[in-house]
Amino acid sequence: MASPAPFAKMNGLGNNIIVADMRGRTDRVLPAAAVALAADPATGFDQIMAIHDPRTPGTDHYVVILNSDGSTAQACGNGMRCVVQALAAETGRNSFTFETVAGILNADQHGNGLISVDMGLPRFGWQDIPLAEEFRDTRMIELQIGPIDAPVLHSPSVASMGNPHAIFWVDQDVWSYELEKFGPMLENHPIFPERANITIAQVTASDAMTIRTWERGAGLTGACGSAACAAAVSAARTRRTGRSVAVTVPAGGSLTVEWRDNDHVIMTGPAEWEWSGTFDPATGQWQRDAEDAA
Ligand SMILES: N[C@@H](CCC[C@H](N)C(=O)O)C(=O)O
Repeated sequence: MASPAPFAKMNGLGNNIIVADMRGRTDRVLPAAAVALAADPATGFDQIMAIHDPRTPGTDHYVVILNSDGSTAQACGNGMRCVVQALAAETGRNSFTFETVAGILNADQHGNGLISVDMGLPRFGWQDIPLAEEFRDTRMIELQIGPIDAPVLHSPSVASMGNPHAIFWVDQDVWSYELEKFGPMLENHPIFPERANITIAQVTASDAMTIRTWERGAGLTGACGSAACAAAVSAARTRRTGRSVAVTVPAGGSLTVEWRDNDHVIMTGPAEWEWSGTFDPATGQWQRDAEDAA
C-alpha cells in the first residue's frame, strides 16, 4: 500500500469535492482510487482536486482534477475555490497561482470569506470546444431532444471554459426538465468527441439566471462552476443578459460571474470544509481523522 495522503471532504456551493494533498509525492491519484471513493456513500464526490508540487516557476501548485468516473477534467471552478480555502486556512495566504492541464490561473480569498477564481478566457471555436464538425452559427449548434417538430430542448450554446459545455436555454422552470434522462445522451452525443457538460439555463433577469447541470464524468451535481461561467458568457454574447450575472445553482445559493472587458471570466462564491482523512491514492482505501471523527 502506498503511504496515505491527507484529504479534505469539502463542497463548493453543493458541488461535492475531495481536496487531496499530493505535495511532496511523485505518485498520483489513480482513476481506480477515484472510482472507489466515489462509490462509497461516505466519500462520494463529484471531483477530486489533487494538489501537487508546482511544475512551472511562478506558480504555487499543479492541480489535477478527476471526475467521479475516474476521467480527467481540465477545469473545475467550485473545486478550485475549495483548494483555495484549504490552502488559505493552512498558510494564512489569500492569493494563489495554480497550474492545471488547461493552463495557469489566479485565485483570491476575500475578507468576507468568498473566493474568486479567474477562470481564464472562454473559447467558442468548434475545434476549441471541441465539436466533431464545424458549425455555421458560432452562438449555437443544431442539436435537439424530443420530437422534431416540438423539441423539448434544442439549439444549445456551446463554449469551452477549458472544458466543454453545452447550454440549453429554457423558458420554464429548470426543474421541469428530465435532465437525468437527457443528460447522459447529450453528454455522449457524437457531436462532442470529448463528451460535454450539459446545462439547462433559465434567464430570470438581465443579471440573473438559474441553471441545472449534468456534469461530464460525474452526472447531476449540486453546482458546477465552469458551467455557471459557460452559461454566463453564452448569455451575454447572445444578449440574454449583461456581462455580470448571479447564477443560482441546484443546491441553492448563487455564484457571481463577471465577464470582464479583458475577456477573463471571474467566478466568485463560497467553499466549505466538512471533514478530513487520509487515503491510498492507488486504491482509494480511506480513513477518517480521529480528531473530527463522529
Ligand atoms: N464541477 C466543476 C466542473 C467539473 C469538470 C467536469 N465534470 C468536466 O469533466 O469537464 C466546476 O465547478 O467547474
